[in-house]
This record gives sequence, structure tokens and C-alpha cells, in this order.
Amino acid sequence: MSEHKEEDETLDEVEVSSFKEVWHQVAGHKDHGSTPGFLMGPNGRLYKNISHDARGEKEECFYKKVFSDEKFTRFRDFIPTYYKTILYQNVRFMALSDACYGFKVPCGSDIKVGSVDYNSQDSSTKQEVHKKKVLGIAPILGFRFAGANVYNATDKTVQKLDKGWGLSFTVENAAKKTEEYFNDKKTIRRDVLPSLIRQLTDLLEYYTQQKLFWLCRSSLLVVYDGLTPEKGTVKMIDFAHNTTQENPSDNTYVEIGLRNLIDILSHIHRGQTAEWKYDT
Ligand SMILES: Nc1ncnc2c1ncn2[C@@H]1O[C@H](COP(=O)(O)OP(=O)(O)OP(=O)(O)O)[C@@H](O)[C@H]1O
Ligand SMILES: O=P(O)(O)O[C@@H]1[C@H](O)[C@H](O)[C@@H](OP(=O)(O)O)[C@H](OP(=O)(O)O)[C@H]1O
Repeated sequence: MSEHKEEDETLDEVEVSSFKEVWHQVAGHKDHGSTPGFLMGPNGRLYKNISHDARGEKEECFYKKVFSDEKFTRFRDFIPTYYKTILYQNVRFMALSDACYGFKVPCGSDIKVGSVDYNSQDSSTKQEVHKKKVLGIAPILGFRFAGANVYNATDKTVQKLDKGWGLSFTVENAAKKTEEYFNDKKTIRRDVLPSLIRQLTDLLEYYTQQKLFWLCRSSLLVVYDGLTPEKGTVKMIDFAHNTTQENPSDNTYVEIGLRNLIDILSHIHRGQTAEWKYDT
């Protein structure tokens, strides 16, 4: 459990009284023991609990670095905005922009990117856990869905596609499975794809040319609106395991995932899901 810091801000009554449970959370820790993993605040802010262990503090350091060092200016476009760290009921939370803010029905998916799920900074036990874990096709495709929310336009409900769904992907069915995330039971939401593909392509271009950091176990948070045509956003989240560049080939792990995801989304957009083949 990390100590609170002098610069942590306490919140006023108005801000605290507007805290709500995060109903659109897709994956990740819902809580850390008796404290919530996330809280939803006013004005499109999301508060992430960083008091649980060293991972929280490491992620906070990364956000603080990105939002203070101008070398990272371009990267800021691809991640939630970090505002401040606050202390609430003796627990530290980072105040971030909520990627789902302004969406009528946010259909979010949490896509872990990278063909490896551990790095040299993980303890040997953690490395072993991740090596042994059955992660389906992630090592081949470079991405896996940790979960997704999809709007069902027929009965007007939001359906959860869980971790089991993400692990049921194979190299043969990956495009068809990904398409399920865009299927609202009336139509395949191809209208949202050009914007999502463009944002992913921009991120890929940035990530492959930068030499500042390497991400491990980070996710793409892809969100489109279940009700509004063409509305979608992509943000990279979860930075507890970033490292500075150790080996020039390390960034290719994430690059592979981004390339394959963009390729699959492009096939879905063209209505060519059946033709998609893993390009070895
Ligand atoms: N800035 C954000 N805007 C909207 N939703 C977010 C944001 N950050 C996180 N979330 C939601 O919370 C979920 C978990 O986020 P995150 O991966 O940061 O948490 P975590 O507990 O560190 O995850 P893990 O268990 O994978 O380490 C995401 O899948 C997403 O639904
Ligand atoms: O996606 P899955 O299969 O649920 O696996 C989890 C995922 O790899 C998280 O990224 C990881 O948290 P960190 O990245 O913060 O280490 C968590 O570790 P944990 O169980 O030790 O929290 C894993 O259980």
C-alpha cells in the first residue's frame, strides 16, 4: 500500500458527492479488496485507484512524465489526459479523462496488445505465470480481447463479451470473432470503422518510430457509440509495466498486434471477413 504524497489534492464535497460506480468498465480490476478500482466523477473524469501496490505508483509516474515532458507531446493524443492525483478516503486515485464521456451508449473493448505478456522487470514468478497462461492466439496475432460491451439494437440492451469470449479466438476465426464486437444484431457497424482504423494507424505510426519507451500488458481501449453513427475513439491505457527501451526489437511485439488488428478491421469494413487470412 503506497503512502499518500504531499502534492495529493483532497476533493471538495461537490466533487465527492457526484462519484458514481463505473458502469461501462470492460476489464481490469473492479476493486482492490474493499476499495473500488475506479470511480466516475463529474465533467468526464474517471478516477483510477493507485494505492493498491507498486503498480499504481509506476503507472502514475508514467502519466506524470508524459504530461510534463515535451518529448511525449505527440503521445498525449493517444492516451487519456492525466489531470492530478487525489486522496479520497485515504486512497490515492489518478484523475483521468473518461474515454467514454459523451457517448450515448459506449461500446468499449479492452484489447491487450503485444505478442508477449511479460518483461524483464516482472518477478520470475510473474514471468512464469504469464508464460504458462493459455493466452490463445495472442502470441501469434499480437492482440487479445480482454472483454467488450456490445449494444443489441433489437432488444436495446448492452451485452457483455467476456474474457472467455476473448480466449475463444483462433487464427482461423479471429476476423469473424472480432466482427461480433461490431454486430448490433441489426447490422454490422461498419460506419464506425474508418475513424477507428485511422486512429489505430496514427498510433501505429507513432509507436513504431518512437524510441522513448516499450509497453507491456497495456491495452487499447476502443469505444464506439451504440447509437450515434461514425462516432468512435481509441486510447491506449494501463501503463504499469512500461520500460524505457531495452532492445530495439521489443516495440515490434506491440506493432504486430496493431498491424493485425488494423488488417482485420479493414476486412470487416470491406465486408471481406470470410477472406481474411493470417499473414505469416
Ligand atoms: N480513461 C479511461 N476511460 C474510460 N474507461 C477506462 C479508462 N481507463 C480504464 N477504463 C476502463 O477500466 C478498465 C480497466 O482499465 P485498466 O486496464 O487501466 O485497469 P487495471 O485494473 O490496471 O487492469 P489490469 O487488470 O489489466 O492490469 C478498462 O477495460 C476500461 O473499461
Ligand atoms: O487478462 P487476464 O488474463 O485476466 O490477466 C491479468 C492481466 O494480465 C493483467 O494485466 C494483470 O495485471 P497487471 O498487468 O497489473 O500485472 C493481471 O495480474 P494480477 O492477477 O497479478 O493482477 C492478470 O491476472
